[in-house]
Amino acid sequence: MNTNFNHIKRLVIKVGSSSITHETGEINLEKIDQLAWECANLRNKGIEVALVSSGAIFAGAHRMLLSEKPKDTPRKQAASAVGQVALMNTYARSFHNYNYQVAQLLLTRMIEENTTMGVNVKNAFDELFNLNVVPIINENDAISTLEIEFGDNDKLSAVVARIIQADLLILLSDIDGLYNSNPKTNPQAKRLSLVEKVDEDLYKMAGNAISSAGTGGMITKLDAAKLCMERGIDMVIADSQDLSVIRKIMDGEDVGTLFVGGKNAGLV
Ligand SMILES: Nc1ncnc2c1ncn2[C@@H]1O[C@H](COP(=O)(O)OP(=O)(O)O)[C@@H](O)[C@H]1O
Ligand SMILES: N[C@@H](CCC(=O)OP(=O)(O)O)C(=O)O
Repeated sequence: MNTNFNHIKRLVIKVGSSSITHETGEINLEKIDQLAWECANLRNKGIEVALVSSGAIFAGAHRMLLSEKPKDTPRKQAASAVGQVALMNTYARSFHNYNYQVAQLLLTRMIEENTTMGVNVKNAFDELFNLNVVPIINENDAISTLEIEFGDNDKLSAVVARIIQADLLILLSDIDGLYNSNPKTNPQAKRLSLVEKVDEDLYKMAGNAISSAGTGGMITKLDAAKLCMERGIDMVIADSQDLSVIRKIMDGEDVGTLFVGGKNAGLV
């Protein structure tokens, strides 16, 4: 793969629930701290980074002493509202260690359908970037129940990337990319390193999530890829296990699956 991300000025990184929480439901402090370090280091290099973080429902369920992730929507909403506070406190502390303030933006996909909302949120992002603040985004689960039913921070992160005109979206998951079938159930599955078109055949390869924390699986990630590619934005799905993967992606290494939408089109 001969990719080049030297042109990147604005980057959105999305991290899934399973990547920042332990199996116990507790927040994984090490992961949050590494993520803060990676984002702060990118920001120090002059790259504007927005972080979309899932995990509120899972973390909240644990804090409310529920034995498993809630299934009904009002309980998911309650868990999200509780967990979001814990998540943001943890992020704020970690980013503070690296001299960055964070901002919380709880959004819905309405920001793309409603022009006024879209302009407002773009202005807010621009100003946060001007002020050197790292925006941290999650779905507003209290009002966007359709999205939590399907678990859709993947698409929300693509919508954010479109609104703020990012150059690249990185989806960090518990798997190192899109495979030709679900590797959690098929050990023979092969990783696709590059995708230039998201079509029906690709959707046939994608399945749902297996972990108790994750929700959207690969289908919502393909939806996100389509939204990005339509606007000339590159997207990468990569494994959050070792967060130095972010630097490897920026260096053009063949890690994860690259969906070519932007300046890399034709280069690969
Ligand atoms: N073709 C596929 N390639 C890779 N992963 C797949 C595929 N089909 C289904 N999956 C599942 O998607 C999961 C990742 O989605 P999800 O758990 O929602 O992640 P996240 O919480 O990071 O958003 C993988 O762990 C895997 O079980
Ligand atoms: N807003 C929800 C995120 C739902 C979601 O998209 O989860 P995931 O599939 O782990 O990215 C939460 O914070 O729990």
